[in-house]
Amino acid sequence: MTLLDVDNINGYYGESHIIQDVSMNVDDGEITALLGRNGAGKTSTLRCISGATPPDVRSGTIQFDGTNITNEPPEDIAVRGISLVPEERRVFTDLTVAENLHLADTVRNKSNTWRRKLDFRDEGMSTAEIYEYFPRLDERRSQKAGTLSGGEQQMLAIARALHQSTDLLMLDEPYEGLAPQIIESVENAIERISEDGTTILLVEQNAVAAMKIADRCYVLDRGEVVFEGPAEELQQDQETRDKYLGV
Ligand SMILES: Nc1ncnc2c1ncn2[C@@H]1O[C@H](COP(=O)(O)OP(=O)(O)OP(=O)(O)O)[C@@H](O)[C@H]1O
Repeated sequence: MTLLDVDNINGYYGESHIIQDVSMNVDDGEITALLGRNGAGKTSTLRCISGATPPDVRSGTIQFDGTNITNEPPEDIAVRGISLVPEERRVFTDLTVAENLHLADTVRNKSNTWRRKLDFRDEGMSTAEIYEYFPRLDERRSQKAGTLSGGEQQMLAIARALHQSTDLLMLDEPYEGLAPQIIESVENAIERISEDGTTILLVEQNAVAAMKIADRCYVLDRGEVVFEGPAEELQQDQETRDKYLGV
């Protein structure tokens, strides 16, 4: 079943037409990867979905769980169960792991009040569940986030997103700047989250790593979709990989 249906959207930064007729389906329970070189429009596509402006979606529609969410305010989209972990991770480096999660509590409570009113399911993981899920964060509860490794900071950013009601987790370049063995631990966490039922939209420049765990892939080039298909198909399509991904 399609959870997120992006249909022919056109997104603009002022007069710059950055996202051009992009269509994309994210199926319930799957890991969908959105790939492409630097500047291809991956982050802008995520911003169109999360409602962050700019870019401004001037035509096309974005439906989530059957509801049209195109150009809804970002806080409403978050309440519906779409969480975005941005590229820069945005953990509070001077606060401890526990304090970072505690800050997310306020957003969680607010979001859940709204969700109850709207009769939505899934209220996000409790702090106890998060520590059970990420034992590494449990061990480092009282450590300042700024002293965590890159991989641990990424886990904390993901944990904060899962603390809120999340049916669709969008991850923007979660492997960026991480050493290969750390990428593997983040990869394992993403796979586990997926197996436990959260749908994932993974944006990566590291196409090789992303294809390993993705079910379906989309490749963007200059704001347009140039490939769409199962991850195995992209793995074998050397021409597309050379031309648009450089791998
Ligand atoms: N706020 C903005 N205003 C104007 N143009 C922008 C803005 N943000 C991004 N762009 C432009 O939009 C295009 C797509 O950028 P985007 O960040 O979406 O690409 P990306 O595929 O995510 O690349 P990266 O891996 O560098 O994040 C680029 O040409 C970029 O310069």
